[in-house]
Amino acid sequence: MAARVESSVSRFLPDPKAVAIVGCPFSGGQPKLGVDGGPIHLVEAGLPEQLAELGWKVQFDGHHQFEDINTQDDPPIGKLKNPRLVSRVCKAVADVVGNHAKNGQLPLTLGGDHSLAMGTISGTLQKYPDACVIWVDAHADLNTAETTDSGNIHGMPVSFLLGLGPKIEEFSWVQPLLKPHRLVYIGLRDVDVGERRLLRENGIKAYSMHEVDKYGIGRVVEMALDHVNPGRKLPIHLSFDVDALDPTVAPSTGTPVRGGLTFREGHYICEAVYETGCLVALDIMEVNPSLEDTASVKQTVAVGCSLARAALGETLL
Ligand SMILES: NC(=[NH2+])NCCC[C@H](N)C(=O)O
Ligand SMILES: [Mn+2]
Ligand SMILES: [Mn+2]
Repeated sequence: MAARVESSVSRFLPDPKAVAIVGCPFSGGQPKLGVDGGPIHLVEAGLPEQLAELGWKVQFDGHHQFEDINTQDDPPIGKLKNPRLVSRVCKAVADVVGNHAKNGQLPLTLGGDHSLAMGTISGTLQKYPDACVIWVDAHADLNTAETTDSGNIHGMPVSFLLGLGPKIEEFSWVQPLLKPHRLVYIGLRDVDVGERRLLRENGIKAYSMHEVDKYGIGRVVEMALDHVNPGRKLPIHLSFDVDALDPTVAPSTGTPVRGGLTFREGHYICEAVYETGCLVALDIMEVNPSLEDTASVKQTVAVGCSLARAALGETLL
């Protein structure tokens, strides 16, 4: 049985609980324009105020512009597209997230494409080397420089964090501190052949939509937590790609895949992670307000905000 913790108490964050919103208007890890508008929309929809309403002390100092990162000339390295830009932006994000974590704040990173998680998780591991990662996504984002078909780095951040695949000098700052048994996936349904092999070879636990159907989301989350965080003693980094949700729930995203999580299943994951008292960092990624019609954008942005609220303690009663 899982250890029960008083729900409003965090095992790792000082009281009063503080969240630092890290807005990352960045799209260089994939080809579609507009995903850089995600954080701006989430903030304009009132996310900072909503979190304050939940009792968090909220710091938001404006979106990161990555001004000093200037990569005029950024030809592919092997298949990897925009490698210098992605690497330098993620390095900057790692330092910002790491500093907030060291300050005792919970960094909430708003993407932006999911390559950013190479930075956010590196930042979390600076402060909490034994943190575990719950990666909620339709995709495994586990490709290496060898296995990637698209060359889009948003399909690769996890391999860098685990230290899989060939070493690339430009990314040498990423320390492969994540251990395969500290990572678990929920929601997978579009996994490339090379990624399937990497999952198997490295013994990485993954709950696809098949397992969500078979066991129900309640059991899946419990099994996922038991795997990465037995006894609920370790810090948790939750990285949530909104394309984990069904496209009817979150339509405005760059790589939608049918057959995804329902609204409630997605929120349940966030609520259950919050209840452990172990959450130390959260990513809400891949909201793209340039895709689909106005109503879809509004819906996707609203869902992004409500996932963040659920992970930070909003309850139904
Ligand atoms: N973060 C995402 N939405 N990733 C989609 C990745 C799709 C595909 N597996 C690729 O490597 O290109
Ligand atoms: Mn995805
Ligand atoms: Mn992703």
